[in-house]
Amino acid sequence: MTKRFGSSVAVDSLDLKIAAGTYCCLLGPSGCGKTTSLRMLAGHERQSSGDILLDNSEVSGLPPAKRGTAMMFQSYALFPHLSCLDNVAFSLRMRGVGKAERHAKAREMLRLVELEALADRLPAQLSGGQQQRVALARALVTNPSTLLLDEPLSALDPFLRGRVRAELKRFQRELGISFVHVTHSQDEALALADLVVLMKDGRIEQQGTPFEVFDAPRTAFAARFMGGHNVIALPANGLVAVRTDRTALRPAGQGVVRATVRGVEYTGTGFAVALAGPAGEEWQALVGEAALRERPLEPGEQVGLGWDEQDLRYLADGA
Ligand SMILES: Nc1ncnc2c1ncn2[C@@H]1O[C@H](COP(=O)(O)OP(=O)(O)OP(=O)(O)O)[C@@H](O)[C@H]1O
Repeated sequence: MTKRFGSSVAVDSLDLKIAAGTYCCLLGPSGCGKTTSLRMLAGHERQSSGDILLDNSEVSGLPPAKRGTAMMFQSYALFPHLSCLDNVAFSLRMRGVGKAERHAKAREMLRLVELEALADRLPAQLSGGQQQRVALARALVTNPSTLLLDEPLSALDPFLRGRVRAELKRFQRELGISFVHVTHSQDEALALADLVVLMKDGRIEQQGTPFEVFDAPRTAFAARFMGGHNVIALPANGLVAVRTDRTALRPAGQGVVRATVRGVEYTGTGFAVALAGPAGEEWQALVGEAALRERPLEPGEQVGLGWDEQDLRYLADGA
């Protein structure tokens, strides 16, 4: 599908197949077209061209409520004057479902997210994580085959983000439905997704399992965006990527390229050594505690960088 706004192309011939029951993360920098893609799946935005098939039927002509998708909105989109139960039951009420039936279904959803005991509370009487779970229950109450989530964790503090992230994954597994989750956080995508779809300028840059996309970036953009890689121009090979945990520090004059130590940071499990290449490139090497104790490094010191040949990834835009 393609989406144009006037003369600008927000989503450019996106061609993606998501198998049923997949946790898919649309990942990429601000403005790459993630939210627009999600809104087209939901039916909140009409594509300029292309087709959207859900369970093998074309849904482009259908309104959001008839697609079999549901959108999980941020917790701050809960109605403040409605109890949790009525918030969860809301979309059933809009569909004309009777009170007894919609309350029973809403209670079932609240039980799923372990909030049944708080059904009568207002959103303001809940913690941030609990509100997020109500938002999830509200989205799931219509039995969607696909749940669409737009940055669902971004409003949470780091501790809660980790907890709610684990819960999202658990719910997706238990329900067995597809989740399409928009995020700009590579950590989030790596932790959650079965299928990572990395986007750039409205197009898919790379897709695959978290391991495939992280460990074998195809382009310099993918290597830099996923992080944990040094992108290095080698005269004989063009641009290559080497993981920072596979980049070895050797004495000056040895190794494949030379670099200057800019600083050493303790990470808790080891040290991150910041390095500058000959042309000012910013590189990094992760070094274990024992190795650094054996051979301390000082800012300004010259080192060589080396790696195993098998750890080199040749980048498509580096030839
Ligand atoms: N209603 C609109 N009218 C015009 N341009 C739009 C509209 N909505 C989005 N765009 C443009 O389309 C492009 C993609 O936007 P989109 O919101 O999909 O990106 P995103 O990847 O979700 O970014 P972010 O992470 O910042 O939310 C951007 O250049 C944006 O400015």
